[in-house]
Amino acid sequence: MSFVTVRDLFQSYGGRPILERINLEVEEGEFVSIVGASGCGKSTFLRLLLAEEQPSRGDIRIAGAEPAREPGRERGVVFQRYSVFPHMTVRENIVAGDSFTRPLGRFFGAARRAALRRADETLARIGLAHVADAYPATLSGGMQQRLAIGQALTARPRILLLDEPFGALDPGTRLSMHDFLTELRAQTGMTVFMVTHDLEEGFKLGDRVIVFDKPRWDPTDPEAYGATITYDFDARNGGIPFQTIKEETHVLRPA
Ligand SMILES: Nc1ncnc2c1ncn2[C@@H]1O[C@H](COP(=O)(O)OP(=O)(O)OP(=O)(O)O)[C@@H](O)[C@H]1O
Repeated sequence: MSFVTVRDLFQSYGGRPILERINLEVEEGEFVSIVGASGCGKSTFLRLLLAEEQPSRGDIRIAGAEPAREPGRERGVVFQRYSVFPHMTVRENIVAGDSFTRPLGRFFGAARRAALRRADETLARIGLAHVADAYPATLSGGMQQRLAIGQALTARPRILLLDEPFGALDPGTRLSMHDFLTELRAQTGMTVFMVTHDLEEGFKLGDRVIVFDKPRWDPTDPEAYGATITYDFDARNGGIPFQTIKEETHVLRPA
């Protein structure tokens, strides 16, 4: 069985379909880029993987079980504008990421010393050891986003969920973040889901690029149908489609 299995997933809000019949199998360690038009439900799909909300129909299995409601051990998450805690230093932010996984959310005594040691290891890995005692506001956008990723990684999650993580960065910083993420992934063997608006980024970083789109389209009522996965490209070998367009996509959408 695959590591992440999504079967016949539907999600509607107030009777309005957003996602329809999503089926997906992802192996552990795969990097899946998700692209699609604005508003087609990509972030909704990530929230479902996080179990922040429950699907209208269908199910998700991670390592054979339903995703746990609290993130941490299994899934880490980073958004485009992630608010790291401004009143905490870089090191304290990493410790806070670690403490999300604890029932009381705090470390004391020996546990705190161990958490600080783990934080320093993470800071070395993400190249922020030299600013451990600085506050986030004094860091560049790229450094803040590395901190956000470091915070998500402190619990050593098996899955990293990224929602346009580099969208707010300038092109140069974005490229160095690509290298950073590629290295982290090689070190950790994590499974990654990354929503991006940048197709080139999706193909460069992903093993697969999945496209969310509406295969059914009613010009008189554009919101009548939800989106599904219409393409699943193998991005490892230059982007050759390995699952061609799905069942209903013979219904053409007007240009
Ligand atoms: N909790 C909610 N209640 C009602 N509608 C919602 C809710 N969450 C999302 N939506 C709607 O669902 C649709 C899909 O939103 P979502 O944010 O998943 O799209 P997206 O593909 O990530 O968009 P973008 O690329 O612009 O970030 C949008 O029309 C949004 O307004």
